[in-house]
Amino acid sequence: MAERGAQPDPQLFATEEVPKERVHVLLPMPVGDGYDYVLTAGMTAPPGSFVIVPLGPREMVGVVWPEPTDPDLPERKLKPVSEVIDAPPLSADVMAFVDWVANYTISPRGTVLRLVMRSGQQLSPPKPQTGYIRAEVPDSLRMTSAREKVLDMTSETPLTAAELAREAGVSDGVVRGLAEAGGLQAIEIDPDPPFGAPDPDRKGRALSPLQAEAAEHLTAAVREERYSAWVIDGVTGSGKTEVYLEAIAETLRLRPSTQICILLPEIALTLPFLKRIEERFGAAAAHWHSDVSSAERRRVWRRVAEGQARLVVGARSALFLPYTDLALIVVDEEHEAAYKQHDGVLYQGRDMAVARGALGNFPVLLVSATPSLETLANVEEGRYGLVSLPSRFGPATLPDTDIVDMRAHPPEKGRWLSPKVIEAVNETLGRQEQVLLYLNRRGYAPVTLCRKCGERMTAPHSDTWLVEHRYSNRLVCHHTGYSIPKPDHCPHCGAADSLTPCGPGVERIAEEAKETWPDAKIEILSSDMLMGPGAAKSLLKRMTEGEIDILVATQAAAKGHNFPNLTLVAAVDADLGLAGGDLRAAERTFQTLSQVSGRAGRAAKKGRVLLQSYQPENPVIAALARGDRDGFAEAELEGRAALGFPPYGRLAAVILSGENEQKLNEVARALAGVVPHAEGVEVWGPAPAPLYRLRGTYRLRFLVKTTRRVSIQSVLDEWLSRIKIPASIRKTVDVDPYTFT
Ligand SMILES: Nc1ncnc2c1ncn2[C@@H]1O[C@H](COP(=O)(O)OP(=O)(O)OP(=O)(O)O)[C@@H](O)[C@H]1O
Ligand SMILES: [Zn+2]
Repeated sequence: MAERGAQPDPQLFATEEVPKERVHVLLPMPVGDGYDYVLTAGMTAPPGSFVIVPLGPREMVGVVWPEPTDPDLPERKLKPVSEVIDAPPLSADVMAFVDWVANYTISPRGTVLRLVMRSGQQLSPPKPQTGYIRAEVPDSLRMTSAREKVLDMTSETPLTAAELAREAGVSDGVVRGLAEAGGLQAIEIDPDPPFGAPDPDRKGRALSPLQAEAAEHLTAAVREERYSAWVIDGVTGSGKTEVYLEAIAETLRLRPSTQICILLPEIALTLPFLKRIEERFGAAAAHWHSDVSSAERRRVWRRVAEGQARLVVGARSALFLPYTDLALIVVDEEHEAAYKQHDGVLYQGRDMAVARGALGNFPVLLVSATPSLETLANVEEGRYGLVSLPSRFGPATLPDTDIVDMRAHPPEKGRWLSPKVIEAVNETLGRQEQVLLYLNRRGYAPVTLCRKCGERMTAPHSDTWLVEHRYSNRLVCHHTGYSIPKPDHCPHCGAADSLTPCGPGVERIAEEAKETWPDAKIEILSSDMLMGPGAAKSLLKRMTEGEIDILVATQAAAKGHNFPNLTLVAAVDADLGLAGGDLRAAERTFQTLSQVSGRAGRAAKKGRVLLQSYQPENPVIAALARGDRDGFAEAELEGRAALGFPPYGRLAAVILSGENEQKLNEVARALAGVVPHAEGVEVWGPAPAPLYRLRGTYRLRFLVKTTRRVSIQSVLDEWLSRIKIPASIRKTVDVDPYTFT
């Protein structure tokens, strides 16, 4: 410090002696854990600010993270922040969430931050656009037929030159020329128009007493303004959605700044849901998932970051939007495996939603007719509250379910529908009602064999089967996406016309149905039949309006749809999901078949469900026939508890993969040599993953199981750090795995 009497120049004093403010900046990349930088004079960058910083030869956008900088680093070693971006900073909640997810999933924080930041392009200010409306046309204006066409297309909503030109079928030049001549008035268009303000006090539907009671529990939870988790457990068609719309309304009433995130497991469900939101609140919700255009995603991101968009409907990735005042999350169809992310950061959206609520201190609602066993266990242990809707709304009742014992009533040779089902379909069609034939298998046949040499068709360098699709006349691999036109000679032995489809897919069932009911209108609904959301929408509309007699469908039809005239659902192969060593096989089969069954008889007419099964005594099939969900769940939970499986234990998978099989085996053996031996920890493997060979890569798997008292993350961290894994071997850690392929 300078001595007093010397009267130093205060300016000099300030710049020379006061150390520059340091910030820790997290970067959206998988390596490193962020770096310290200094702010230059005049810069302010509170935690959460987006900044541009130098990184080696490049510049990168990162976020000022709320954590201490390293005091031992000398200032001269620190690079200055290049720029503070003019965008709202991330909230403390969002940053805490990034840290939490990274920790839980054992992912680098930078990779999780990337889920929040996306490409970062949305951070630069939008390019203003010019739109045109019709002007007071001056007398001097020279009219041409092209100009006239443009004027015909104008309205009160400004359109860009390109849009006007397209609509009028003329060149952009005509539009510009007309504008210059004074025939059009230019207006600046907001490229990211704000979302309408939702009105919670618009009248919703009148709730039944049961629904009103359920809604009251939830609105009370919302008014507490603190974390709680609730399960809305209601049979299909009970009005769970109506009930949670009330909780959303109450959240909107809390403050003008509150935001609500509603997660749906499937893109196909979002469109009808958006319509329902708009009807209820008089404003469209922001819509977020991978199929939304990049311009729209940019708009949603920015409007959410400003706190302007209050209602967001989307896929699991909507959890990572930069909310400013998130106050409620709804996870609809919470039991859906689709909430699990399968690449990059391997997170379970439902579980992360609950964590987000706890970090942000607001309620989370989990909604399902068949809650996951994890969720049921959480209710039983008092961590989640429960709201039940045990009966359907209005006159509708739950359908009767019967098993068709395929051993007693087999189909004709080369066919798949039992005479029992054919009879029921005849009756239903006779009453002018609709039928759903459910089979969760896309394509024509799941396996294609050569009759001559017995060769099973697989994708190249993979253990995956090729599935015949007649609709496109191709053989397709559903795992790798590989596809070829169906060959007319066996690629293995060269025999002509020897390739034979084995087993049924929806296309084959539709073929059988067309032969059996030649006069019926029959269509297929399966994710690969739909050319896009438009085609899906039109098919669902035709089904809703009763224009289709028999819908042959995969899981795509199982969820959320209301087909009022559908009274018969027949599962072609109810046993399908039961085989295989998957932990959740029974649970998932029960859930999907309940969901599909739930499509029958949703309006005034009584529904009926038939389950074709070769193992009617199987507990899953038997429980479905009894309509005994709770009995099933109890038995299944007991089984899981006895084995220490989730939800009563923790599970993680470690998958090693590489092209060099020998090297892979060496690494796996080395890891196996240092497995942790601690109480409450078990490690199985290495074992070949069920799909051992995929696209020329070999895959070995370890499974780690711990008790709930053990932090599985610490166990994995410690174990995996004991061996240096060479770059040629890829290591994937999946905490709470859902697929065991
Ligand atoms: N209070 C109500 N007034 C009028 N219609 C209602 C009411 N409650 C539910 N419905 C109607 O009943 C049907 C089922 O309701 P909703 O979709 O909310 O049920 P859900 O429990 O979410 O169904 P699912 O789980 O099968 O998708 C819908 O068509 C809905 O409009
Ligand atoms: Zn052959």
